[in-house]
Amino acid sequence: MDYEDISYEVDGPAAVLTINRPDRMNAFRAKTTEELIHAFKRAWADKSVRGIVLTGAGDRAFCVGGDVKQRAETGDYGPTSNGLFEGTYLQRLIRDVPVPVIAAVNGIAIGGGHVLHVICDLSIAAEHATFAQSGPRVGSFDGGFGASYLARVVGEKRAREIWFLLDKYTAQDALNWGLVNKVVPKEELIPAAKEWVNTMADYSPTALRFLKKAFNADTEHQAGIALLSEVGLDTFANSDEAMEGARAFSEKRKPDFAQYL
Ligand SMILES: CC(C)(COP(=O)(O)OP(=O)(O)OC[C@H]1O[C@@H](n2cnc3c(N)ncnc32)[C@H](O)[C@@H]1OP(=O)(O)O)[C@@H](O)C(=O)NCCC(=O)NCCSC(=O)CCC(=O)c1ccccc1C(=O)O
Repeated sequence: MDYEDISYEVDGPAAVLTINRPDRMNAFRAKTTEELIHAFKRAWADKSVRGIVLTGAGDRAFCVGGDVKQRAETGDYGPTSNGLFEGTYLQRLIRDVPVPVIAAVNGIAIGGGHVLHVICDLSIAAEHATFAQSGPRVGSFDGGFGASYLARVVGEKRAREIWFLLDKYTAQDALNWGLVNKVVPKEELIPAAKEWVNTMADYSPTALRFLKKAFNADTEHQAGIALLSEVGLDTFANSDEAMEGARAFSEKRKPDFAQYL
């Protein structure tokens, strides 16, 4: 597969997947998720790959979630080769791929982009990175891993605060809450993530694989909730209420949700 929205490179034991849509702050459309799914499977199949680094192009954004402008224009995230938008499946795959996945958060991680880093096994952030959810502002939500797994990571009160207030948090906040593992200057981000892969490449691959599955097993019921949430979001996404959020973002105005009480 030729990639248009991402890049893929292997450097020693590390596969680096970069979301490459800087003009949209690395927002994902359906094609982006299709390419990420292909790249994660490619890294899975490559026995020389001992860890995967997920990052975004440039230093402004890691990923700003779904492409809201595309949604405002067409009501969906655009075409793919099989016709499906597989956002939930991408989350699933990040958990299933049997090597550790490290999010190298090189700028803002918001919405579905924030959820991507939350799901990764480890997160390392550049000092200027920021973190937020935004769904209720743009007519979206993630009731799956984005809610319950986030709560596992930062605790119930903090997760509810993140989703209900939609504030933006600093890399230092994220470190204090255990939302990221480490904060580094931006020029050290990718080297530091690759260094972690190099470290893990010296360890037993089977032991690491078992450990990843063991950690996942404890929260595996959340995958069922994620599928339930996906159906809910599909139903909600094209409602007037949800489209008001997407259109308001696109038109750079405050959404008017009062009419949907
Ligand atoms: C990211 C911001 C906070 C940045 O703000 P600021 O620095 O002031 O810059 P802006 O001028 O706002 O933005 C610069 C430029 O980028 C464009 N842009 C920003 N975000 C997006 C986006 N998400 N989509 C498309 N384009 C975007 C912006 O319009 C500007 O373009 P110009 O041409 O220069 O005007 C701020 O921009 C912001 O808050 N962005 C929105 C973040 C957001 O709400 N993201 C979407 C959340 S909803 C979501 O992710 C759905 C998840 C999802 O789809 C999913 C996931 C997993 C499973 C299932 C699903 C599902 O089924 O839905």
